[in-house]
Amino acid sequence: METVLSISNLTKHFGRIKAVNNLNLEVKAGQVFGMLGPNGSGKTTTLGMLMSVVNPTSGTYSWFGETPSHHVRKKIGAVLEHPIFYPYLNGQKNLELNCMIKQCDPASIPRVLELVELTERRNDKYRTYSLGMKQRLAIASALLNDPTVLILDEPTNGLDPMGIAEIRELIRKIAVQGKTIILASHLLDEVQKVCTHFAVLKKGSLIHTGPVDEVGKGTDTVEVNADVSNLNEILLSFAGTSSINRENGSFQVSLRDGFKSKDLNQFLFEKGIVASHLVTKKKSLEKQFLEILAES
Ligand SMILES: Nc1ncnc2c1ncn2[C@@H]1O[C@H](COP(=O)(O)OP(=O)(O)OP(=O)(O)O)[C@@H](O)[C@H]1O
Repeated sequence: METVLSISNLTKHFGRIKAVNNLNLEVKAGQVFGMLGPNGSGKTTTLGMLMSVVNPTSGTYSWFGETPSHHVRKKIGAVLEHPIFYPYLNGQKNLELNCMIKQCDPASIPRVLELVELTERRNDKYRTYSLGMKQRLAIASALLNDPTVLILDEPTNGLDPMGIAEIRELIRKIAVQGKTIILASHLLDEVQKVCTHFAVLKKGSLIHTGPVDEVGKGTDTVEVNADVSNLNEILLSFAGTSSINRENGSFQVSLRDGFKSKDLNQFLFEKGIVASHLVTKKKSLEKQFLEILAES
């Protein structure tokens, strides 16, 4: 898969504040890549450097294998902060102005309005839009020149649950079109719901990166029960057991890396034990995230 973004030892210090520290990352074509981290972890500063609005202290990055240039940046659309829209102009006129500024063809306006589901409201003044509609118009504006990559900084900040659901659905729709999306978020749930890959930042440093759906791999917890008096001892003698807890009358067995629930089932079976209850529970990204932060 083509590498869209490659970051190498990227660093930004504001005086004594180390906002971003030796960051190394790769984003491949078609990924929805989440930069996850608590407030102040350096997400916005990183995105600012990637959009050439913040000068790195050291380190480099390349887009599509090329050093950053005006030409390369035309392939990137970004919603970093609230864009300047005029409250007394309607959505259509605001996008026409954005087209003039970005020097792109206004013929793309109906397409982006349709995508963000604002066609029917295009003649209404911007000031009458809900926060969610304003955010969707900002995304429409970022998509005017049909960029290959879309960058979003905290895209659902301040929105109500309905607005959040609409933006998430829109992100999925844009991803299906084959665009690469990089989004910064402090919400685990958001990253889990919309991203394919993610990186965790803490105090400017990268502490984890990988696919979202592999987060739980190798760290399964199995809830198991069987009609045997010494089940606890038997479970402890299984080579794949990392730890055991007793909860609600069942045993919660945390498995070591590389062990699956079927290995435990087979182990019990070979001991002549038939499990009356055996359910695999993946650790949520949230638990992983909290553990990652606690470890670092
Ligand atoms: N222009 C600046 N001058 C001084 N310090 C800054 C500046 N911009 C950011 N910082 C500091 O750099 C660190 C990282 O901030 P940044 O905004 O990148 O984090 P973030 O993860 O995006 O957090 P948030 O979600 O709160 O915006 C913080 O300690 C912040 O105070």
